[in-house]
Amino acid sequence: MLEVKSLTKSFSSGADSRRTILDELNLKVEAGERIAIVGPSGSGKTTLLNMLGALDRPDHGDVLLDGDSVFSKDDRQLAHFRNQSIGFVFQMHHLLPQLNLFENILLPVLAQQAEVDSSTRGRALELTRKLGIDHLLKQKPGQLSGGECQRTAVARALINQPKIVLADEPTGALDQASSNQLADLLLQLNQEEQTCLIVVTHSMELASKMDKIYRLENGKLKQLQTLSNNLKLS
Ligand SMILES: Nc1ncnc2c1ncn2[C@@H]1O[C@H](COP(=O)(O)OP(=O)(O)OP(=O)(O)O)[C@@H](O)[C@H]1O
Repeated sequence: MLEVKSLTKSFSSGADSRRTILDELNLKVEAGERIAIVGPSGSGKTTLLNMLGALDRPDHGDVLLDGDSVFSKDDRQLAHFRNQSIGFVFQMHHLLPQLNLFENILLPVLAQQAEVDSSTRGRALELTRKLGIDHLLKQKPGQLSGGECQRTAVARALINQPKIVLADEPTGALDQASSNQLADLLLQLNQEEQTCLIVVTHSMELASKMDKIYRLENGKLKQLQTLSNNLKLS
């Protein structure tokens, strides 16, 4: 389980003033649970995702993963934790153009070890089958569609069997059909792998596919209730 406790982050906003973006924010996400975070532009969604992904440290507060404190780790331990426990899917896939699809998927493994063992190769292949990209293994990103690149990015995010998958506008650059397909695949794999799936999005259509929707405003999260597709503040 992921637990966020009193997470606070501020940024400098002038000579001696600071703006608090996340203000004593709390959140719990169970294994296998899917949540969406929505909110106005500039409300701090990316800032929050950066903390959850251990890409940045808070002013105070902590994130616990299965009871283990993330921010008491030093920078080297944090980098290892990020590689092993977190999968990232961004709006733009950030695949390396000189590597083929299969090599891109294996990159997080190669960041930790020189060789890829056969069981990891097998897992990579299985992920490509589930994502419907197993016929494209030798293609480079420039030869793939936007949807195929995003599905490759999902496989790369999952290769190390992370406990948390963080997706920042994962369907933002896709057309409606590819968006729906990617959202369904993310949800299906989240159930199979029992990850905590956290999706930041402006799309209420994508958000409403998740178990819970939170709105980030004034530094805190408020859960929205879904009532047969009508949303109201709880
Ligand atoms: N490194 C930084 N230094 C100073 N201010 C920052 C920094 N990073 C973010 N901010 C500010 O924090 C606020 C929240 O930014 P953030 O990118 O988290 O918002 P967001 O909700 O993700 O926005 P959007 O929906 O437009 O992507 C913004 O006002 C932004 O300018």
